[in-house]
Amino acid sequence: MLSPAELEAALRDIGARRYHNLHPFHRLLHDGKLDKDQVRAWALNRYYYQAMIPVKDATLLARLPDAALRRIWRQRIVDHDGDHEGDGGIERWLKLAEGVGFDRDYVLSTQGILAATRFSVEAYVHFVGERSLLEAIASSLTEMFSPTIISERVAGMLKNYDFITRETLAYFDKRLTQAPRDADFALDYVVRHAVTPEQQAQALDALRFKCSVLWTQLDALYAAYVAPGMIPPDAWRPGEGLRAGAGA
Ligand SMILES: O=C(O)c1cc(C(=O)O)c2c(n1)C(=O)C(=O)c1cc(C(=O)O)[nH]c1-2
Repeated sequence: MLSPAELEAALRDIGARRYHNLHPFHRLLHDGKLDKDQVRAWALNRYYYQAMIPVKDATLLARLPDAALRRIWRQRIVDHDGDHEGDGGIERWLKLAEGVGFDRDYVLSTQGILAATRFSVEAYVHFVGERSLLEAIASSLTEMFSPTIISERVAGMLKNYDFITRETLAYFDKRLTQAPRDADFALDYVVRHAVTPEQQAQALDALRFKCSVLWTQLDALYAAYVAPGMIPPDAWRPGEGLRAGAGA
């Protein structure tokens, strides 16, 4: 049985070893080593993660037994869906995808995403619906580590790519306050509810699982668009789905 401080340290240790900031694809992305089409592939695939996060959170919300918890969790859905058309995180991600040249309807269709992206994201939604509430909430704890990667990503991409503007990356501005707020709540919940060795092991495993959800998406991007460059049949190919005049 771990003390609350030990449990938190064990969770942070998982992030230190398995969070997707360590993935070679992110290293290339942040260091300016990708070409424009490789950045486009990332933006297109990541859209699916963004679009499904509120589905995941609605799945979780439906399982919360009391109003106080639901009131807190529902904010996540509002953050992504917005309060009205043209607002919210999904819309800001669409702006990012448009900023790198995509046609909005092509992105919305998700037809060009990698099957592995779809499988990873769906695995996350299923996990949250099927596992215990503790595991479902613990699986969101990767957000403890996201402010660091976001700061690094925004600085790196602005510095290294002439086709990236601050406006294109506006999605990340709000995440810098939203993610710590969400992660603080989830961490507090997990530490207070993981009160047996089994529950603590489940919480740690849920975070490992979620790190894999993020990692496998980048594995797939790397294999398709970096090396060996095996783009699966019907997945997005450079030149497809772009706005007229978006250019190479
Ligand atoms: O940019 C990133 O690297 C990153 C990572 C994560 C994460 O760690 O799961 C999220 C986000 N961004 C994000 O924007 C976001 O809305 C989000 C929601 C969640 C979640 O599990 O509920 N993770 C993340």
